[in-house]
Amino acid sequence: MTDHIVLEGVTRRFGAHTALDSVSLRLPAGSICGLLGRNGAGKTTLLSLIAGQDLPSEGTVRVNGHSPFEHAATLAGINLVRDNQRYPDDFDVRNVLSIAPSFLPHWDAELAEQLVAGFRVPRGRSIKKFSRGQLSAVAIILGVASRAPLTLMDEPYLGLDVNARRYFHEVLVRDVAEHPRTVILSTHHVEESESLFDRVLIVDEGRVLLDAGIEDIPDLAFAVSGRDDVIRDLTADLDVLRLQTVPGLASATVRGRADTEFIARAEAAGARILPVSVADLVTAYGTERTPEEARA
Ligand SMILES: Nc1ncnc2c1ncn2[C@@H]1O[C@H](COP(=O)(O)OP(=O)(O)OP(=O)(O)O)[C@@H](O)[C@H]1O
Repeated sequence: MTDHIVLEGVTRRFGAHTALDSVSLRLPAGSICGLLGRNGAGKTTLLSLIAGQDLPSEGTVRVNGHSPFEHAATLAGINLVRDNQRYPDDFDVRNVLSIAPSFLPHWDAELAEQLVAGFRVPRGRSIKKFSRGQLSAVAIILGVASRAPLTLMDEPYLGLDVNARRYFHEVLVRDVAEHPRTVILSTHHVEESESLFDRVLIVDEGRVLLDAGIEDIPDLAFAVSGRDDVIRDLTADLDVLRLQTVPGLASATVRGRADTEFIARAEAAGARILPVSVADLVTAYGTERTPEEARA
C-alpha cells in the first residue's frame, strides 16, 4: 500500500527553538492514529506541517506524494481542526453547518445534524457564548462530518464531559469503519482514547520516539514489578525506560519483549510481568532517562 503521509528529515525551528527535529515517518492510509506526547512535544507543529498550514525549516512533507503547502488538490482532502478554532462573532451553529460544505468537499450534512443533536449543541445561540465543551463539540462535528480523507484533530477534548467524550469515540469508530479515511488525533486523554487507535506516534522534545501499529506494542515494552531489590537485580542489564518506586517495591517499564528465560527468573524471584498500555509508554518515553539515571 502507498503511504498516505511521508515525512523525511523534517525540522521546524521557531527562532532559536527547534520544535521538530529531523522527523521521518510514514503513515499508511486508513488508520486512526494517536499523536501523543507531553506539553510542548511538537504535536501541533507536526499537524500544521501535515495540513500544509506551515512549511518545514528543513526536510520534506508529502501527502499522497505531494507537498500539501499551497497544493489545492491535496489541501481539498485535508481537514485540520484545532482546539482554538475561531468563528465570526455573529455565527451560530446553523451558520457553521451551512458554510461547511463550501470548504469541506466531503461534508455530510445529515451526519452533522445527528452530531449536533448527539452533543446537544444549542443551535440558535451565538457561538461566542458557548462553553468550552460546546466549542469542542463544534470542532469535533467539523472534524467528523467533514469525512475528509485526511482528518487531523488537535486535542479535541478540552472541556468535554465524559458522556460527550464517549459519544465522540463511538461516532468516530463507527463512521471511520463505514467511510474509511485517515484520522490523526492528538490528545492527552491517552487512557480513555487508546482503544480508538490502530497506530500511535509518540513525540517528545521534537523527536518521534515511537511510530508503531497497536499490534506491535507487546513487542516494544513490558512492565515488571515486585520487591525493589529483586526488580533492580532482574533489570540490571536491560533497557529500563522508567523505574517507579515506593518504599520496598518497584515497577520497571523495560524496552523489548520478556524472553522465556527472563520470565522464568522473574517468576522464581516472585516478580510479576505485566503488559504495558499506550498510556504507560507515553509516560515512560516522556520521562525517559538513561538506565543509570532511572536506577539512581
Ligand atoms: N510560533 C511559535 N513560535 C515560537 N515557538 C513556538 C511556536 N509554535 C510552537 N512553538 C514551540 O514549539 C514547541 C512545540 O509546540 P507545539 O505546539 O507543537 O507542542 P504540542 O506538543 O502541541 O504541545 P501541547 O500538548 O502543550 O499543545 C513548544 O516548545 C512551543 O513553545
